[in-house]
Amino acid sequence: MNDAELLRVENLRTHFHAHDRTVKAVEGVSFSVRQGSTVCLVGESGSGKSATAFSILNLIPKSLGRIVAGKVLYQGEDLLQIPARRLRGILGNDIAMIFQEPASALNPVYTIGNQLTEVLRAHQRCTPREARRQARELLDRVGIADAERRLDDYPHQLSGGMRQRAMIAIALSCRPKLLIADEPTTALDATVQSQILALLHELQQETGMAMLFITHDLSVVAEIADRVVVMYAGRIVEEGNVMQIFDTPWMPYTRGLLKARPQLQPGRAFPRRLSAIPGSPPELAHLATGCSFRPRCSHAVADCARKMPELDMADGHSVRCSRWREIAAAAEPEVAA
Ligand SMILES: Nc1ncnc2c1ncn2[C@@H]1O[C@H](COP(=O)(O)OP(=O)(O)OP(=O)(O)O)[C@@H](O)[C@H]1O
Repeated sequence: MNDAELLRVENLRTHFHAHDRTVKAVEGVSFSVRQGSTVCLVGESGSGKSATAFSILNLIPKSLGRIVAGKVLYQGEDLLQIPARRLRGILGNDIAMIFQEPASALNPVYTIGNQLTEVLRAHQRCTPREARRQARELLDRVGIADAERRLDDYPHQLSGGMRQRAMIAIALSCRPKLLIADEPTTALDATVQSQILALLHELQQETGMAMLFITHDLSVVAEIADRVVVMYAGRIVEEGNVMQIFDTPWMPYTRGLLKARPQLQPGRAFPRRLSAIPGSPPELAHLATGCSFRPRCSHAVADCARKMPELDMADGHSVRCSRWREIAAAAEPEVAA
């Protein structure tokens, strides 16, 4: 592993079992996250983003599915192979996760203060008084007004946006080196969403934390990403730095996602939705041979049905499309706009 690399995922494969079918939710996913950087995992619903995140943390319930192959190297240690106790230690100290729905992460029977101080005390062995002071400071930090009083509130007494902030405070209380955030702002209104993104960015600048940020919202990606990993039907179909992905996307799927993004236009009250990608993502239990995006791709030719293209790489930008060179050569300028 290279020095600045904090996490490296290698050839990860995760399958779910449902009604006698095998759903290949993650198929040969590899990428890395460097210290202090933000990697965004994007793709339509069902592309395997959450399954990738849960697999990284080795949190796929055995009753639902299995990680059938791959490595998740965190500072060189494979999280899929280490003893459960060691994994719990890393997840409690170095890696934190926040989810779309804070209700599932906050315990309804404990106050926000209890939940925060418990983590702080476990990590720092400080006095209850000192833990409460730090907890108040953290709530302040995540923009919860009247933090002293809010410490004694139960999760149900907070608004959705405040619960999300409280969950972020709890996740950050152990000063993680890596934060895995799965659609953490999707359920929030646009103002709260941008406040939370700004807050995460600020904290990242302060602490040098890296982020793996899962979202289907490309405007969020444009705001925060250093690198972007695009998933389709369980596989990475394009990966590059944020400029490569937004300015010169090679994969027709990525180009489709960018074109479908609602964009604000000067003088228009409502964003204009340019064009949706036709069709819908494939059934992962019944994938045909060849490129999975082929049935929805306007560039597809007969050869695309023959076999799944490999990831092809140039200048740190990779793409899974056998026609990418022709497509890039004939690039439509409006995609970059
Ligand atoms: N417990 C499960 N049993 C069977 N299939 C599952 C299970 N969990 C996820 N899947 C399937 O795995 C695939 C990937 O799901 P995943 O939740 O990772 O997608 P996603 O990209 O995170 O989507 P979203 O943006 O909607 O969260 C989907 O086809 C989904 O139906």
